[in-house]
Amino acid sequence: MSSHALHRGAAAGPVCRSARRPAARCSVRAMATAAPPLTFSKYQGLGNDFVLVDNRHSSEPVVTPEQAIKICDRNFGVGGDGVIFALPPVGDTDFTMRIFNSDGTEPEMCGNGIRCLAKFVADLDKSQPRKYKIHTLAGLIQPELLADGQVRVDMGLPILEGPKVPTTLAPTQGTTVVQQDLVVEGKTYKVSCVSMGNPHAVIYSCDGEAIKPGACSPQPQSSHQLAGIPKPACPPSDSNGASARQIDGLDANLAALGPKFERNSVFPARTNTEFVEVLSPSHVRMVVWERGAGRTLACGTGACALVVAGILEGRIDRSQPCRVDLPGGPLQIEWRASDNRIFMTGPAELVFSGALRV
Ligand SMILES: N[C@@H](CCC[C@H](N)C(=O)O)C(=O)O
Repeated sequence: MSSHALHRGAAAGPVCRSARRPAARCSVRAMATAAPPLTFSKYQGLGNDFVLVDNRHSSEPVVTPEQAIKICDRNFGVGGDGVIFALPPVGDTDFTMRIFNSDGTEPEMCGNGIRCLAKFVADLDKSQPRKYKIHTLAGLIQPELLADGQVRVDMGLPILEGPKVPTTLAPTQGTTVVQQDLVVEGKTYKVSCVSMGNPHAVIYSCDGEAIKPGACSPQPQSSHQLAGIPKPACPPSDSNGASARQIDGLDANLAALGPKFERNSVFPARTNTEFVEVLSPSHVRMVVWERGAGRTLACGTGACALVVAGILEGRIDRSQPCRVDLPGGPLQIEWRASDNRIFMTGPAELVFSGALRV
């Protein structure tokens, strides 16, 4: 599906920017000198949605962090979890990826985003399924477009040394933080810390109980607590559009709990946080609170991090790929024993294309 529209309103800003003169009364000459509209395409990977910009003509993003915040606004803008740029290559790569979160901050990497970016560039260049070398702030990442439409990504190596994640939590396995206690709101969470270029805090248990969802129910959420996460009313209200695709009750209360982890002082660069339930040694499900984006329907780097953490915690079997069910759908993750590289396979789809004034 593809449409072309000129978006107006707060995200785009009025065509005439004079504060004294409303856009409707701008002169024709003023409108004629306005910057040309920015063309974009919106893609989504399991409901983690991004505004993609072809920025290959310039090494600096054509959109500022402040503009990205407006573009990502779901009411006044295009709507998205971030704005992603395809920039000129660095070294022996095909191109560079940069991304601004919906709060305007710049993360090092985005797993769902890089699948979307590979599809975006392939669509722009009308190229056949192929493998790309993409330079990111997290190093070289290599997505490959598969014949079935899925994208398989060589995500590189996880970073396990606590200070490099970064976290100030004390290591428990060599230099790695695995199942370390962290008290949040009076509950003790067992936290494992993994970086996929960006930081992740992975939680499989709280107060001695495995993270487990209750069935989504129309009851008020106050009477029911499982592993520290209250059961939701059904559907829970949420400002990020995630309510329709929630997994049972795992993501209830996420909007209150997530920021307590994201901005906890033990994570000096803030953190993404994944709450995970083990269904079998090769099948888990999760909900995520993302740094800089809040509750999202999927997090590719998070899915990789939680599989690494699950293996380190002895919960996931490393000898086979693991299915990770995210609120937006499943990803397949493999942490290859032969060379420690992580591979992520999942979808990426065009939603629509458009143009806006920034
Ligand atoms: N949704 C992404 C992660 C995006 C970056 C994250 N919010 C951060 O700040 O680290 C993914 O799919 O990995």
